[in-house]
Amino acid sequence: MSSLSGSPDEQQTGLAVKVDNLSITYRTTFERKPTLRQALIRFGRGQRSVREVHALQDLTFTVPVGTAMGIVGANGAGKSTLMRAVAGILPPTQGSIEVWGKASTLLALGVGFNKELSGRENIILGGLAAGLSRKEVEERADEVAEWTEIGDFIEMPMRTYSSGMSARVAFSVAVHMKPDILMVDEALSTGDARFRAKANDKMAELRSSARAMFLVSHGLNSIKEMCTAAIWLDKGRLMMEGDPESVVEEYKKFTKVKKSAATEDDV
Ligand SMILES: Nc1ncnc2c1ncn2[C@@H]1O[C@H](COP(=O)(O)OP(=O)(O)OP(=O)(O)O)[C@@H](O)[C@H]1O
Repeated sequence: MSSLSGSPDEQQTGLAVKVDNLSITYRTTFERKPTLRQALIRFGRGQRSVREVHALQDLTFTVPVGTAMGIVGANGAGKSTLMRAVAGILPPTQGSIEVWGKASTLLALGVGFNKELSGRENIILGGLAAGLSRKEVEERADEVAEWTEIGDFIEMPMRTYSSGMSARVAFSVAVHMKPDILMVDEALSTGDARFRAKANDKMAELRSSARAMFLVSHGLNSIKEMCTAAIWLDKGRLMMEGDPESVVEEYKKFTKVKKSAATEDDV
């Protein structure tokens, strides 16, 4: 386990995460469709092109222990990329990111599951991937399975699940694996109202035991209700960092969203 709980470093800094001049660039190579003239010249072969996307540009901020950090921003702003970087899935192109503890992740809900395996088998794999021992995973598997409330489906291959069912399994795995840094991506929008309330309660409980929490949501109300701090990203840049109320207000002004509750929960 990569947990550095109680390490002198963490005690000195009081930080859960430190992001320093972080930039992440995706490089995608693709085949450009040739024009007839180019096809003749190149014997029908296309031309390899590279596209670079500067998903995060020069971000610097810190997350003290005990913070519930909301991340707001339009589609493509870089929110998921930042979450992946905190989770250690994406290395920085430039700069650095330090994480004190083990980050759970609910990124791209359901991705990472083997759809041919049952929910229960995926729970076991998910636990092992989160760094728990086989014994710990087996001890917790029943509780994790039960928490999903999907009944007998838990023994069925996950390809037979609805997206809501997969999301429940993903959420349950993430919150039961004792993460130091809880990462929640859009999880609030999964499931029906009752399950959402249950998920909110679980997150509130974890918020007090985990070292820090990140919440990416287009639901600005949940950012205001659940977070103690927020950052706003736009086109990979940090536009603002501060208390959730002010960040959400500025973001709303920027996007010129009307203050109706209906739109407020879907930005
Ligand atoms: N695997 C990838 N390869 C290439 N480009 C990518 C990849 N993933 C994301 N991008 C690009 O990086 C930018 C940031 O994407 P990201 O998914 O982090 O945004 P986001 O804020 O999470 O968006 P959304 O709210 O739509 O989920 C976008 O321009 C996107 O097209």
